[in-house]
Amino acid sequence: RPALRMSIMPNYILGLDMGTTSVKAVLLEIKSRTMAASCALPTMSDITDNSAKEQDTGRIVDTLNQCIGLLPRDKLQHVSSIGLSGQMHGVLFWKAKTGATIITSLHASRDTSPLITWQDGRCSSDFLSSLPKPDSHLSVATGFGCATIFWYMQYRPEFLEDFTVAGTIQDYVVSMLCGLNRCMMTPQNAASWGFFNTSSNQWNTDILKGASFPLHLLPQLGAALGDFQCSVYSCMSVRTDAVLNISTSAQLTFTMPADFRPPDSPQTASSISFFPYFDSLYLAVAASLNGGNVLATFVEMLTAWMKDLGIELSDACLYEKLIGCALNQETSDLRVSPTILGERHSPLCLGQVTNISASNLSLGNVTRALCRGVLDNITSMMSAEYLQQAGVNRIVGSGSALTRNEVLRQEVEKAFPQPVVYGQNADSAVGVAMVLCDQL
Ligand SMILES: Nc1ncnc2c1ncn2[C@@H]1O[C@H](COP(=O)(O)OP(=O)(O)O)[C@@H](O)[C@H]1O
Ligand SMILES: O=C(CO)[C@@H](O)[C@H](O)[C@H](O)[C@H](O)COP(=O)(O)O
Repeated sequence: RPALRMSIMPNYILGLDMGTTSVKAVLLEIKSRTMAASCALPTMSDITDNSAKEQDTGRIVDTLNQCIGLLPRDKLQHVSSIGLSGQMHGVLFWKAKTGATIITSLHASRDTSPLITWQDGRCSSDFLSSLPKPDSHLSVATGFGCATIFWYMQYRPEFLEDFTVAGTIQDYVVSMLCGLNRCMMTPQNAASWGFFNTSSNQWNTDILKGASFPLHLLPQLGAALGDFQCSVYSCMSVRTDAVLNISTSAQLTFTMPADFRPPDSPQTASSISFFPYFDSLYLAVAASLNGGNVLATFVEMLTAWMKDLGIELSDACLYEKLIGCALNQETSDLRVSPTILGERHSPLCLGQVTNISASNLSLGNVTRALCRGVLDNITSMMSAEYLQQAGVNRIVGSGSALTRNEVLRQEVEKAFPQPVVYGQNADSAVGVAMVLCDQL
């Protein structure tokens, strides 16, 4: 009775999220819309740690393979669709294959560039202001795909000659899975590259052509979603919720009313931007470049100092100790402004530590002040009063930097007068699977 067996077999959606620090894979059971299995693995793919932020594409893809391989095989055999989301803004390049040589397995080919991530800091303010003005409400910042392509055109044109296709890392995975010889991209990711108009859903081809931009590298519109929109989808249940997601980066966001349309031109100095969501809705977002990565940098710094001192401790152990020390230090008068990557609206305003005294230098003090600094920074970009005026009456916390760090959660609860709840299993991999599930 194979047919009957098939009909009572539960079907799953495989949700995949290509994050900046880790790759996540979840199996969502369609009928109950609940998570049946999940796996997250760090990609450990960072190649450079200067202003060029690049990641090894092969390592990312290998980690994705491992992650899927750790999900239960019997359930994987009953996957009916796959949803993809991932880190936005970034870009990688590859050579299109044709006919029988199309790559259909999950292995990055040698004709693929590293991923240049959203953390890339090579486009200076002077360089960005030399670019044509986009026909979009979103301004172009360093780390945005089109800005990166312009940078290569100017400083390393020979690099681009090797490639015929470009996309985000999640678009690359879609191309591999579907054996495409072009790149398909959704408006969510296209908006994050710059030079894309979200009202007409079209690239600014005339403007880009006028600046001799390699138009053949612009993806067609289609497939993978943004991790930001998907993480919101996984945990925003009512329109009066705001979502605070802290993973490598951090975003504080809420849904704009249905009739909201973004302004015609970019508001470069504003810390709030409007990103396309679903069903023609927009999300107002304070997208901070300084989230969990600030803590990760602190851990890296301590590891390097300890190595110089002849001591070794694993990252996991360091996080545990730092969080433990800061839990015993409820407040600190040390002030840390943690904007080590600057912010898009204020790229030159880097981090600062102030009010240092002889009595506030313990690890507990510094970690507490760092966590508070992350919250102070994001609420300086979108304040609790602003949220209140927009009708927000609850904050939903998501993202693994928050889930794994009680000190950060305590600081979230202090930063907002609104009640804070935490999304269960809330992340982009779950969100993208839910988006597909709700379309069935
Ligand atoms: N052992 C740990 N304990 C607490 N927090 C951690 C630990 N390891 C990593 N983190 C935090 O999680 C962040 C990465 O979260 P993750 O969800 O993997 O990012 P992404 O979705 O961007 O790939 C790091 O920047 C760091 O702040
Ligand atoms: O910058 C924005 C939106 O402008 C971010 O919200 C967006 O999620 C980007 O993809 C991230 O910066 C990368 O996400 P993550 O890896 O930190 O989860």
